Amino acid sequence: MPQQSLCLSLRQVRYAVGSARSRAGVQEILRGVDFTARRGEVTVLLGPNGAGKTTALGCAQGLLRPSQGAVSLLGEDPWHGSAALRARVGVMLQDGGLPQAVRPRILLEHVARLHSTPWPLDDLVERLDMADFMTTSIRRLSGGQRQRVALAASLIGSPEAVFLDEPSAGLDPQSRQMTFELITHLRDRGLGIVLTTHLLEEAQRLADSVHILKDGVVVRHGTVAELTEDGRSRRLLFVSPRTLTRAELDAAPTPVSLDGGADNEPGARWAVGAIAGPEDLHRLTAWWEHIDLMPGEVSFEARTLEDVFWEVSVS
Ligand SMILES: Nc1ncnc2c1ncn2[C@@H]1O[C@H](COP(=O)(O)OP(=O)(O)OP(=O)(O)O)[C@@H](O)[C@H]1O
Repeated sequence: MPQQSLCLSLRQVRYAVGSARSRAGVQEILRGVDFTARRGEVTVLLGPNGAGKTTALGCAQGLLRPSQGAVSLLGEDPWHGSAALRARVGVMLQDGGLPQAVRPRILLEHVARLHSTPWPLDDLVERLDMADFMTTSIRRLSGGQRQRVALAASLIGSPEAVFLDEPSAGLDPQSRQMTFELITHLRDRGLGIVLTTHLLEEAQRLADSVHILKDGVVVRHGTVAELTEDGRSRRLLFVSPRTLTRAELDAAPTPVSLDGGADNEPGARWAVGAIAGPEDLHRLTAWWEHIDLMPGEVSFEARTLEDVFWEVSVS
């Protein structure tokens, strides 16, 4: 991938708080984070609570100064970022960052005037279905409506890169779908989108690239396909046309159990714990031959990003 398509890179970024003289000492929150995001892609940052996501994004946006390492946002060091850089970057503030007494139309028109080529407000209002509450003060809006105002405010300046923190948190399914469509549209327009979410299904659906942060370091990264099909062992499911005896099950090369609480009866679905490679498959088919069983359906259980996330979280 050519270097110019990168819109953000963090190289071995460390961030520490506290001091050696204090009782708590120095606490390293980021311990050498490597992270990249590209234009025209959605890059998702995942991690359990306290992993360091907000801190990493603070360094990426130039709000926090790393104690070590290098950050480049649209080709500049954001800590020393120029006003021109700030105009090219959109940041979605959480609810608390919005002025409560102002009406969305006034706020968005004001922010639009600060930019040379703002996104046409009417288009944004339509895409986010905001027409009904543009003249209601922000304090009176529902959580989901405020969320959409925050998203619109991050985009009204037509940024080249945008940071979206939990963009669909608290949205109903219809508004969430609208947000998905808008993010897809932003990607098609060539924006670099960095998104944090706790909704793994959302991450799986939107992400071109995923970074999983844990204890201040990126422990996994790649596309969803790379992360979910990384050659690790997978569960295999098969349907047995007859009941299986205890002796047959004991002869299995690897533990076999009924899937999802089914009963041991003809047509039941069985799960085989871990198939790591062709040798395991070979042993399984040899067992089927040995007990004279021709299974019905045979399938691998698709691994999801959620499976990967849990593996990382408990490891
Ligand atoms: N200024 C600070 N002083 C002391 N500890 C801090 C400071 N900033 C962050 N931390 C700690 O660093 C860790 C990482 O915090 P951070 O907010 O970056 O995590 P996060 O991944 O965004 O978590 P969450 O998903 O809960 O929002 C947490 O344990 C937090 O308490």
